[in-house]
Amino acid sequence: MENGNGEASNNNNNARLAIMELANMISVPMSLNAVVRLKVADAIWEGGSNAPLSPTEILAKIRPSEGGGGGDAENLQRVLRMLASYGVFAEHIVDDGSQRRYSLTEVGKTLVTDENGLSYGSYVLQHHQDALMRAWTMVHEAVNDSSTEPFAKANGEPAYNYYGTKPEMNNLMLNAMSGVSVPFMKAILESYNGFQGVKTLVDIGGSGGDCLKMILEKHQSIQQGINFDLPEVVAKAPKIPRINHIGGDMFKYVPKGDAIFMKWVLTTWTDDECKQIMKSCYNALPEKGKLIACEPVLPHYTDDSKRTRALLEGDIFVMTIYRAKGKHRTEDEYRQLGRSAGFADCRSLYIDHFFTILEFHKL
Ligand SMILES: C[S@@+](CC[C@H](N)C(=O)[O-])C[C@H]1O[C@@H](n2cnc3c(N)ncnc32)[C@H](O)[C@@H]1O
Repeated sequence: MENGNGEASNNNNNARLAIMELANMISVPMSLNAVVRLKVADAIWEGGSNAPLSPTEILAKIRPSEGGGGGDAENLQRVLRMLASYGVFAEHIVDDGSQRRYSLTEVGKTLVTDENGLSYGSYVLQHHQDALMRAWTMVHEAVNDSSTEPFAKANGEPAYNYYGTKPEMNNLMLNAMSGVSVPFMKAILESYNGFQGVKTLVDIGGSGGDCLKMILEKHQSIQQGINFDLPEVVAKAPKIPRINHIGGDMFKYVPKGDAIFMKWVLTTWTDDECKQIMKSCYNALPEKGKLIACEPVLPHYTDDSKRTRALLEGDIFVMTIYRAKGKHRTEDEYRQLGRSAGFADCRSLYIDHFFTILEFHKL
């Protein structure tokens, strides 16, 4: 009996601890946002040295105009220490335990700005802008009334319209997409052979054209790339050899090509909107043409793995920001959408842990 009571009390203790962790979880993304704003990862990385630094040394690098001082080192340490427990920084306790120093883990290195000015930092910043934060207090509204997403309820219009009228948000969105998509494309282009034989490739919702540029660099046989996105987005896209940027609305028109690429687009939209987009793609493709979609695909079973959590958390982001009925879908749900748009079959490739490649074939 004593043993039984002890176990029950331990379970209860763990449950109270777990709910405290969950209730305070907002500290994690907001601290991540803080270290990106403060450019801590670049300061530690410093051209690849990644030498463990004390919070005071980090402050001296990120606030040089203060003469190597200024800022609160203790508070920076509190932020770094908490993020070290989430694997963003490695903590080194030195000088007989009296000093803490921090270097970057593999996760932390994703925040380092590369030679093209890209990192995952822009994605972190993009997600925590004021307009998005206003929507996060209204997640329950997506349950009460799913006809309008929390973002539109909080800000008066849908997210893409809102970004379109605010150049800073539009630019940050472009950078955020590049920062996430370039490393993904590098990884998949090493092994994915689905672009072979394609002459004209269209990228729907292609943002600044980074994905298409990388595909065309790898596959010189592709004669022409068409980067299709909203007019205000392609207006900011750089000139890229063999690529035409076309501004438009995919709900009204989709350019023709012998293959269509579409990454991280369907997820944002409702089932009916996805059917409409996929049907337009089907009509824009020739016989034997294919739609190559890269989307986060949910596993059937729920578990506490990093992959499942990243996908389920992204699902709530879509529900809150883009469409209350936009969603991360299972492979089966994508197959059904493809069938309803006329595609004969769907091949799935799990090369990346976050994005799955879904090839929809036209007979
Ligand atoms: C999540 S982003 C993905 C960008 C890019 N494919 C990538 O993976 O890096 C979705 C893209 O869809 C574009 N988009 C949204 N609504 C659109 C529309 N009605 N017509 C064309 N593009 C649209 C956005 O501007 C944005 O670039």
